[in-house]
Amino acid sequence: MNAAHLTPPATLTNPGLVQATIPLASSKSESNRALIIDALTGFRCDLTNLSTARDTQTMIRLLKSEDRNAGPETSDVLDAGTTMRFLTAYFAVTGKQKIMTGTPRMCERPIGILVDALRSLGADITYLKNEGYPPLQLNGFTPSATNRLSIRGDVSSQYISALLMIAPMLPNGLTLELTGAIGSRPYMEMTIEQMIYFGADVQADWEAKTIIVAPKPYTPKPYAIESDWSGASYWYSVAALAKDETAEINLLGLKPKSLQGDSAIVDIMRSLGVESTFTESGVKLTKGTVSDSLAWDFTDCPDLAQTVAVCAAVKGVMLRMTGIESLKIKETDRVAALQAELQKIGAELVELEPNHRYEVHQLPTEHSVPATIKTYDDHRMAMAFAPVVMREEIIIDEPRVVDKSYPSFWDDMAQVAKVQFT
Ligand SMILES: O=C(O)C1=C[C@@H](OP(=O)(O)O)[C@@H](O)[C@H](O)C1
Ligand SMILES: C=C(OP(=O)(O)O)C(=O)O
Repeated sequence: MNAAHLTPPATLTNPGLVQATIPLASSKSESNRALIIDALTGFRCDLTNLSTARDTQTMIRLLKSEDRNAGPETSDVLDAGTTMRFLTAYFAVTGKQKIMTGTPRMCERPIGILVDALRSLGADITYLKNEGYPPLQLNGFTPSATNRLSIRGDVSSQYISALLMIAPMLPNGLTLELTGAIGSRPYMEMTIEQMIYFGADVQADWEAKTIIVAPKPYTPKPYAIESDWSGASYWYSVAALAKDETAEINLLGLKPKSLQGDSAIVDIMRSLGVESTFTESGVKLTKGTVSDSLAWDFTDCPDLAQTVAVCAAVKGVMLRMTGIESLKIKETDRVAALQAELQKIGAELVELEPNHRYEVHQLPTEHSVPATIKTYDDHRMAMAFAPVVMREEIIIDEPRVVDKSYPSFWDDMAQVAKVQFT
């Protein structure tokens, strides 16, 4: 993103013995929810271990600037999806006049489903360029009588999380009926768990696809954010690809019972040869047994798809993937980005059934080393390909893209390989 284009690539070489203790970034998803709920209590919660991720720092900055309200101020969320969706709902329901915008890519990521829902609840919102996409202008809020909405569950769960978090402030609460398939459900469950922790009354019936939120304000409370399981996934890949059979990586601040659906990496990586043992301080990764093939549905954990695709490709484990449709509307079209970049490390991602079933496998041909991986303004492209260094030298373009979710990623990576920015 922007400044990242000016930075030199990261060249990764010399993997050594893998004995590392990784502090990890804390979860930007949990942080951004806690920040919205805190704002709705009048900033009276004591939040600790907030993420250093740019997405969270942007949320903090934009929430702080909210009270200088002389005419529509511009809130530029950069490339942060949750920040865009959660703040749009928060500023709308609190009646703020704001222009919501972001990077050119953010202005290609759809938001119409959320805007339609907020309009039904009483928000006055206008599109400043293209219908259904940022930039938007929020012009105020007059609560409507609506307290029941139908909303698609198969585009982005962030719209639903955004609506749920503001629902306790609506005069009649809110009942959401989810239509179609439901993607990223653990992220909605995380939202609901955090809301309940802060005193909200929420009933979810996943069979009936209905979530009911009562009109009951949040109670301010202290809250400590857990480390980020999505960020942890890259260390699982390092452990899986390490040639050192005595490899041991301690990931700090993770819990076995997590609000984060990306803790599914524990089960996925068991097939790719990584054992997890929970300790007092987090989780210890050691080498285990590798399966020949792996089939996984990423509907609940789309952010793990790139990590697992690259890891399986390098290990030569045949990977069948479903549930990766939403990858096309994230920081970049992640399916296209993986297809282009996996080729460079001698593998391919093939679409077996349009927009539904995919396979990753190694190619019989040699590839040139080191490959230079393009990152497409996507932090997860950089971090998913970095563990390849455990098998061969690799160069990652625009390495500062990692700042979006895990700014200390390269410092942590320096514990297991040589990282040079030249
Ligand atoms: O709510 C959240 O914190 C997130 C939800 C997911 O998005 P979608 O619901 O759009 O899949 C995920 O990809 C994103 O990184 C974070
Ligand atoms: C998709 C992501 O984030 P967001 O949608 O919040 O930009 C991500 O972090 O992988």
